[in-house]
Amino acid sequence: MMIRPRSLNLTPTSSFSTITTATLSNIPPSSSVVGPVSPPATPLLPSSPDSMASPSIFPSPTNSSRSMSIRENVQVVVRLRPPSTKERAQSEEPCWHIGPDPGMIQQLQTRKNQTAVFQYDSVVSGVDNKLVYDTGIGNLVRSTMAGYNGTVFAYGQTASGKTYTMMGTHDQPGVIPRAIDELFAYIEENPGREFMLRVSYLEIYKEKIRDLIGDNDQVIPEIREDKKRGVYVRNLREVIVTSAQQVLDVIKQGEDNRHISATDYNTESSRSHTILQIVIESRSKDVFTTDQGSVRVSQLNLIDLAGSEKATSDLDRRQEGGYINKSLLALGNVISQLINKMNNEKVHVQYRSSTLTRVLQTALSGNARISIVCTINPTWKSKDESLNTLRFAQRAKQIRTSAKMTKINEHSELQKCLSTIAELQTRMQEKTEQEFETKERLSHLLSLILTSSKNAPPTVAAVSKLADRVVTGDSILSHSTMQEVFAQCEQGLTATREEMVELQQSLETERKKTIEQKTLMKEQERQIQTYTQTVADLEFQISSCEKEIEELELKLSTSNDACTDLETQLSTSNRDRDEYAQQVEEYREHIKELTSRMASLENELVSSQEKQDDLVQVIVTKEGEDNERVEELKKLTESLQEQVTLLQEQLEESTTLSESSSSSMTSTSSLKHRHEQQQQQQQIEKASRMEELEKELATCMQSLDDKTTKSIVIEKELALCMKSLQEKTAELLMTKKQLEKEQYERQSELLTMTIQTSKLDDNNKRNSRLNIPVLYGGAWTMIAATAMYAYSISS
Ligand SMILES: Nc1ncnc2c1ncn2[C@@H]1O[C@H](COP(=O)(O)OP(=O)(O)OP(=O)(O)O)[C@@H](O)[C@H]1O
Repeated sequence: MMIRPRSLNLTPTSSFSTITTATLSNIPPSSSVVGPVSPPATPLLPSSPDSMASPSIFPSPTNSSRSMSIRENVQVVVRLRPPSTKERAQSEEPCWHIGPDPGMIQQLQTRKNQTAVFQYDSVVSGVDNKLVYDTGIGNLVRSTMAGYNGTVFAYGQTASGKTYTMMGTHDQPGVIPRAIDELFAYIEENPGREFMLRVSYLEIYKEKIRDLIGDNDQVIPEIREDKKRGVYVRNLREVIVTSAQQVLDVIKQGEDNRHISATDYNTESSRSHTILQIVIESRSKDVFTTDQGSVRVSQLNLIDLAGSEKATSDLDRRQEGGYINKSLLALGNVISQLINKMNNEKVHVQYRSSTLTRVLQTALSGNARISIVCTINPTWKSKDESLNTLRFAQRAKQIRTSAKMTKINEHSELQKCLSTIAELQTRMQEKTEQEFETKERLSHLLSLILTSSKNAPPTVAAVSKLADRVVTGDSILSHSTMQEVFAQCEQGLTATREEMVELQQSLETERKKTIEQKTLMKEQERQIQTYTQTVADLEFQISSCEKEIEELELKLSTSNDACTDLETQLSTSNRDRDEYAQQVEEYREHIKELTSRMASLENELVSSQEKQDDLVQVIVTKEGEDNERVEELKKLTESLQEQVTLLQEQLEESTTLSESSSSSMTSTSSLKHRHEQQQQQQQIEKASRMEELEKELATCMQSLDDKTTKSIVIEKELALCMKSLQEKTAELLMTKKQLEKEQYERQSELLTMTIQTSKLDDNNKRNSRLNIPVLYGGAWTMIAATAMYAYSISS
């Protein structure tokens, strides 16, 4: 579901305040409030929105101590942006509904059925910028022309339409271009006053002020405070403007210098707060008015704040976002503190908590009319940020201001300019008079020349002589004489007529010339004005240039000294570098030598380890063989023992047999004797067999003993061999470590020397343009090698 653009019937009259000398108690009570939220409304008085256009509505300038003031609450217009193409494509849900009452906006119902309702001077949606301007801003702009300070700013989440509202587009000019047109229209409508407009343009980026139309490298803008002007920014370039186009040119110049970047939320996001300041001075042209020549001074601030935002993915943008959020938070706090102060609480308003609040201090302190356009995004996604903006608007709405007309009698820029113009005009007048006199004399001379060249016209003397003759009658006035006189008179008259025609012609020519000259003079006056401005600009530039030159000269002399020092250093370092290079070469040779020695030692170590492995193999084999033999002998011994046991058993058996047979022997002695003989024979055989077996056993035992002794000897030998091998290995390892340590030390020395050489070369480079990246490369290679080597040692 999309937000349906509401057909607004916003009659500006409902929200305009009036000029009054009344005290706060005269302000009508707040209008009725719908819903749970209840901001105090601006006094709703039946004044026409265009009433400000007429200068008569403003208090007439007076020097009385009871100065006229405009007392009112801050004007708040909430603007709901239409959904963007992306939001439409993603079918994002609308979150806000405008109405049902004028100036009301409410959150669409949630599942929990809870909804927030807010009430302001007006709530608008759609693309129409004129509607926003007419609703809450035009009136304020006109009042600045009448001498009251005014501040307009756009506040809201990123991508909610602040810049769109303030600057607008080609088809929908925003607040700023509309305000500029209004200022110059006001001048046209008030021919009885003289105006002078000065424009400056600044931005606050990462808490620092930058002049968007000045040279920030030359002059640093800074915040100052004085009793008369309050808090203001010093060292800003101010341009005197005489047409709306000139202001637009200044803005164009500033926009090119402004910080704008693409963020996750807006492809052209303002990364700074920008303030367009227009100082307006005006004076009545009629010196006999009660103004008595005093000048009204006011200031109009048109501010496009940067938008509050959640953290973005880009690190730089995140950092900027941090500054932006911090300053907006400070603005919110200042507004809360101002409300508390108005409610007679003892609070300190922390204007100094951010550059933004400090710059806006004078405007926020009360002596300025304030209009705020709070912009919000239409979707649920931005609900929390929109709620924050609406709460800010709600608090801001509670601030009461009391803008006073400021009049000064001296030191105004307008007066300075006017006196310069008057001086120039006097000089021009003098010059014109001189030129006129010269022209008169010339024309007289010319007429004399023309008259003398005529064909014998009667001269004045001749005519008077003739007249004398007629009058005195010293001769007879005959008919012929009379005719002659008439003829002469006729002739004289004709000549005079001709002369008059000529004079008229030359007069006409002169008149034309005078008109042309007047036009020329006007043009010159205009040019003089332009030249004066240019001269002032140039003088400013010259003084800046002179300063620059002085600084450069100072820098030059310093750098000359530094050059001399560096040259000395260069020659020394060149010498040092050669020596170092030689040493480096030597060290490299040494390292090579050490490396080859190490390689041979490592080879030796490897071969001795191989030998050791062989010996261990031999020992293992021998041990296996011995074990096998011992096993065999054991088996043999066991079999022999078995045989011996067998024989002993046989022996015992035969003994038993002999004992049993001895009893039978008594019966048959012969048989006995034979049997005895057989037994003896058997015993002898057995004994010899036993003897043999015992001998064999003894031999076996002997050989076993021999083998055991031999294997013990071999084992001892092996142990000795192993010991000597281990000693040799340990010795080799020690030598290797020693060599490695030595090499490491040499490399460290080499590294230090290389770095020193690089440093020296770095100095040299500035003077002799030596190229040292190769050496740096060498140094870094060495560092890497050393680090790897140290790592290998430690591991
Ligand atoms: N009322 C509107 N009607 C039509 N388009 C709008 C409106 N408001 C904003 N836009 C568009 O929405 C986009 C974002 O607006 P804008 O740049 O003015 O936002 P912003 O609040 O100034 O953002 P930031 O704080 O990041 O600078 C722009 O493309 C602008 O044209």
